[in-house]
Amino acid sequence: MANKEGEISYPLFETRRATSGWLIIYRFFSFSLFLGIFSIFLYRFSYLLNIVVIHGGKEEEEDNEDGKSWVIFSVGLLGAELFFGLYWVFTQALRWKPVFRQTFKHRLSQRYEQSLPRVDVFVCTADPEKEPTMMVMNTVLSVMAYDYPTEKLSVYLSDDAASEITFYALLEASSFAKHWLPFCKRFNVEPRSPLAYFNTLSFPTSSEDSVWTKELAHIKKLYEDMEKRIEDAAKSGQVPRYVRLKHKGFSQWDSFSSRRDHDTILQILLHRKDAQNSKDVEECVMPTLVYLAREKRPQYPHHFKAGAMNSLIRVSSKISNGKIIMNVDCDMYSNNSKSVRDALCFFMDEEKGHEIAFVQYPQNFVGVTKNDLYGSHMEVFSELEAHGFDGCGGPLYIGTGCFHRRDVLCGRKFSDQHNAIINDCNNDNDDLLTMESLQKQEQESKPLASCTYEEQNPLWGSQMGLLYGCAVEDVITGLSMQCKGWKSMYYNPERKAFLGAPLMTLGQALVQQKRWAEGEFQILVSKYSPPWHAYGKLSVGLQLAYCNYCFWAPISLPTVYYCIVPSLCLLKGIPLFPKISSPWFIPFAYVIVAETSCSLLEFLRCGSTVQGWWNEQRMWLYKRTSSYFFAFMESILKLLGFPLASGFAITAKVSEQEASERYEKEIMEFGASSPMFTHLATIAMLNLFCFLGVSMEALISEGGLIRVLEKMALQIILCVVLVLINVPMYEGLFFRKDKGRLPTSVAIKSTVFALSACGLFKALL
Ligand SMILES: O=c1ccn([C@@H]2O[C@H](COP(=O)(O)OP(=O)(O)O[C@H]3O[C@H](CO)[C@@H](O)[C@H](O)[C@H]3O)[C@@H](O)[C@H]2O)c(=O)[nH]1
Ligand SMILES: [Mn+2]
Repeated sequence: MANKEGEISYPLFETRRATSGWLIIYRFFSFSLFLGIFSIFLYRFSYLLNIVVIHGGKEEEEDNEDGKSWVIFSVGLLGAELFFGLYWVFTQALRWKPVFRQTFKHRLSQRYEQSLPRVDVFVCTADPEKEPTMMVMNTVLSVMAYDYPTEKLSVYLSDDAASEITFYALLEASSFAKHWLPFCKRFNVEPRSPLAYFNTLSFPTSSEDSVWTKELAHIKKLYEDMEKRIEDAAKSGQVPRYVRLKHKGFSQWDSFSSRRDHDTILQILLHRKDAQNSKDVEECVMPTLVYLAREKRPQYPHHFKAGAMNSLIRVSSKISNGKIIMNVDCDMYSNNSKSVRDALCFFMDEEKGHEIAFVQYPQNFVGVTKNDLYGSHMEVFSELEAHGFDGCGGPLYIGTGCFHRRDVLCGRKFSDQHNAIINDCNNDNDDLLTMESLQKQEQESKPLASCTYEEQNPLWGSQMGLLYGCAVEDVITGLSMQCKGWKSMYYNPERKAFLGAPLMTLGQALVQQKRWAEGEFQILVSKYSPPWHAYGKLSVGLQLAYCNYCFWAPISLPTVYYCIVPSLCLLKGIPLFPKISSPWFIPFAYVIVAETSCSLLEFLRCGSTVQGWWNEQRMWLYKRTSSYFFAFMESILKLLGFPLASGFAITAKVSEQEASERYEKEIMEFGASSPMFTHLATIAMLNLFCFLGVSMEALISEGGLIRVLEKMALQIILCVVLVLINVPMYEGLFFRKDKGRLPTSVAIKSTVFALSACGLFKALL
């Protein structure tokens, strides 16, 4: 081509499909699995038909030890298997045609460096106990230090706890940033979260780069001093008096009564129009930095994170009005200073940019132990499924590490006109701003974050901004955009864009998953329901892809059934699967072996270990039998009109010393008793009892072992796997002495429940 790189005809990003050879092999495999699953259905149907029609409800003599009552169990299994089969189809949508994106940042610079759009970054925090202030500050500093023209970058911290300490910390961070930003630029630092950066260094003894060594020592000292001041303030619970007097911002806490009852607190901490306080130590302009604690009143719902985001969208529209909005959770620092530019390559692409509403980066984590006890890495999602989602028409919005077009967030519908060009036209009256007008602007923006604002503008939360009333506000918001015709992009660069803190206890992981499952179920029954209402608005692939998540809560039912009924039936010698000698055994064996190896391979390919895979299987089971199950039950009760509170249980990002040590050793952390633990423990105990029961039976009866195995091999394998996977549970119930064990009350309850279930089953049938 005669064109030069800088010219328009070269795209700013490209899309690669998975290599076709692999894809063809996978599709063959997938088809064979489909046949296997289909044969299982055939088996169940023919089997039931046999009993109902031909034998008039009577089972053949040889198996008919316990009468016909167990036909009902087979019907249940058929139901469960049909559901699993359907769900398997959903999972195939995510594997059918994965795509991979690549950006060309140098072309972006060549074409648009002078006219890059303004970008507003939102960081949300909500609870200084669960989200340590220093962690939040590191996130803020990492995004302030993006490799992007600072006069076009604005960072907003939304503090739903309205904590004076957080405000003080931000003030401290804004001063530190004046040293940190030039340091990052000069030495091309990566990552730009100070703490994460210091942690990457193996300590400088060499004198290779003495300037760097000196500067580093200096910046480290500044950081540590800042940290000490912030932590002292946090410990004592108050800001030093002399600091309070120095900055007018603190006066806004005079009328503060509690974190659920206070005025809007808004402070522009850094702004290029502030003559005395806008430059770093090298006289370069700093990014805009704003603190916002929206108004809260007990009588007004605040809509959790969605409410915080919507206030930010409105307030920022007055202050910087960036055309692109990025949002990130306070525990996810930027690990790649180029992410803004990467995202813009999508939005500003001349051909396709105008269709794109948001660019989603994966959620990656740092500090996860080798075998990832709680499955927090979610590698298979980030490395595989999200690419498949993208191939179906665009990934879902997952709430953090996402860039949006402001106007789409504000409800603009898609139209096919070319309006990709979002570069800054500099035609607003920004340059006329003075110090006084800055203060005026602060005052004028405050009402936008008030409780009453949305009363007068009720479109917020339904047609504008993030949607309200759903526990996964992010997913439903992204879905609503896609239903309006917008596309989204998934970008997973080599150098991870964001790194977050993993959850460190089983309890936290289950609570988070329960919130997600509840939210996904709300989507399933909402007006955006992917299987029903999205028909015709989304591609079929995308509908199926969303179903992977929407059906989390309902899929718990067949899973719980599968974990309980076959094992109980062992006690009575009721076979529910074909014998080893039967030809029907083959499809069962094939599906089990093929699915297991496929999932193991996927896992290993995404860089995990075999032990990590095994842990993931445990989490898979625990999530489904507790989080999703409870989410389902509660959602149904709510649908039936029972007044259950719904909320946003914020996950803790810290844990105490001993617990962290156990985390490092990969010992499962249970802790305080909860109904979800009791449920899990009961299922674990029940399987243990059933296994012991059937083993005894096999050992005492004559020729028992062979007979039992021949008749119920698959059922026994299922039970044994359930027992093996629950080993950490038994340890937590009976063998551990540390604080992370399960409480005795859970041990007693689960034993009693499991024993009674086994006893009743044996006695009644
Ligand atoms: O009333 C609230 C509650 C939460 N948050 C913030 O929301 C973020 C996510 O909360 P977290 O407790 O960490 O929940 P996660 O389950 O880890 O969050 C995931 O799932 C949420 C939806 O359930 C999304 O909003 C998040 O972006 C996504 O990372 C954090 O920065 C919080 O500070 C608020 O600002 N206000
Ligand atoms: Mn989180």
